[in-house]
Amino acid sequence: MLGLKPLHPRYLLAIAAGSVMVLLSGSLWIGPAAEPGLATVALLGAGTMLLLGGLALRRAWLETASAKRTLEEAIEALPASVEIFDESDRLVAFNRHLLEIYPHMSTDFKRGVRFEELVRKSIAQGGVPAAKGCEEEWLAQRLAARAASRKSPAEPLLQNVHEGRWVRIHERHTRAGGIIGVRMDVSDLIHEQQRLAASKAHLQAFVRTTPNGVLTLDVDGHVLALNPAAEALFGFAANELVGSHIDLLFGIWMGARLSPQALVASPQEMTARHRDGQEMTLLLSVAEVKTETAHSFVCIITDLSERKRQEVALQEANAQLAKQSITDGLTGVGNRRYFDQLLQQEWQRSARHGHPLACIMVDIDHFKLYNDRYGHVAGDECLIRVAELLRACAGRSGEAVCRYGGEEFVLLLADCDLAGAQVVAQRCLDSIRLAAIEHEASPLRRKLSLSLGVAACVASPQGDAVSLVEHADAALYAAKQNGRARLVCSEQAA
Ligand SMILES: Nc1nc2c(ncn2[C@@H]2O[C@H](COP(=O)(O)OP(=O)(O)OP(=O)(O)O)[C@@H](O)[C@H]2O)c(=O)[nH]1
Repeated sequence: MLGLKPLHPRYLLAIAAGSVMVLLSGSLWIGPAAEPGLATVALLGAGTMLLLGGLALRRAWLETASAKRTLEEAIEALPASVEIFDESDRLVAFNRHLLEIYPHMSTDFKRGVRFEELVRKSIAQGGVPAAKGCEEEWLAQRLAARAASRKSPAEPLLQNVHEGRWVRIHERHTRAGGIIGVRMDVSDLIHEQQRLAASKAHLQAFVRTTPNGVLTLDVDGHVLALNPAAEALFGFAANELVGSHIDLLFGIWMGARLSPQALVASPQEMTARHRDGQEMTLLLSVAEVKTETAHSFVCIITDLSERKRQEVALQEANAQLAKQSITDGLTGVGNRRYFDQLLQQEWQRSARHGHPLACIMVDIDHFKLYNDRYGHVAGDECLIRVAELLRACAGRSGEAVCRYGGEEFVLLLADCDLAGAQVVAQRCLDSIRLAAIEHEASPLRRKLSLSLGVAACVASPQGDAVSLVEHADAALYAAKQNGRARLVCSEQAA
């Protein structure tokens, strides 16, 4: 596509014919005036010179043509689009890649056409999306930049052409004043950059808005960057933490200097401290990022402090609930459900170890009269008082006081035989007597008194725990029958 052609052989023939003509006419003209031999030699010499000159000219043209062909092939073989403009900015040569980049201009690339004209046509056919709506202004800037580049080499231009293709244009001025332009199709590169920019923007949006703290660390554990959630979590501004070692946040609690490599494992719960000194429980997940050019660690931090607080509160609530479910609401001692569970439990234990188990049934004497005399609320207070006294009498480990129902209580004494239970029962009687609670309606010295039935046994695996209670209850009945304010020990082993 270069614009020069070799000299055609017919021109050389014309030169030769002209030489012969000159030779003949010269000999005719000189003939009469000069010595014929000398004139003929002179003319023959001149003709020969002309002929030789023509042959040399032909060889030069042939060499030029060959050089141009080589150049043409070289330009064509280049992987980029190449165009050459002369000093008047007219197209002199170009290769087929130019047509591939601008297929809509395939008929416009002709030798001799001016650069400005080509750009105008390309703009008109939508080949320069950036120029849309400001065609003249864009063209003027492009031409000005091209002219300015004559003085100093310009930076490569990145231009979006049709169908989302991108070309990088390098233009260099030749010494003769022309311009050589090289256009490289960098669409793949630009599209990759665009994809990367999009995913980077997504990632940044996520990191900015996630409620999780995100820290990046270098291989030695120094903070490279952190997100707003991490700033809020630790109470430090990003510029205060960047460059610091993560020991500042975690290490003080670990005892040893932390290494990010050691943290790359399954998420682990760690204790850290907020700037204000408050301790936090955090879940830390660390991932290693290793590429050809980068090596760092990304830490995702979840604040578990609130969840921990809620867990503790829930545990406490559950424990409270569990306690309430086995506690008598009025007196605070164990309720009937608790007693039934405990009885089974202790019965099994007694059966296993062969240790005795004792039960004391306690009933307030003439409590109906107490209620009648002092009212139900006072009756409640009286029940609370009696429960306190009983608890004080049977408060060691293995001893339990429960409300059996109404004004009746029951004491279960693990590892305690009848004699031991009798001692406890007597302590209860004494305690109530010493408390001297007014009971004006009671025929028994006008003081509150208790009746107690005591039973004990070594449980047998086949036996029924309830039999122990029944014996204690029978003993209580006997105490009531025998005048109240006393204890009776069951004579029967359960
Ligand atoms: N204030 C109050 N009274 C209760 C409660 N539970 C049961 N009582 C009362 O306790 C009394 C029990 O009466 P009784 O079973 O006749 O027995 P008692 O009057 O103590 O006579 P003895 O047991 O034979 O000495 C009833 O009046 C019930 O109303 C309670 O939670 N609070």
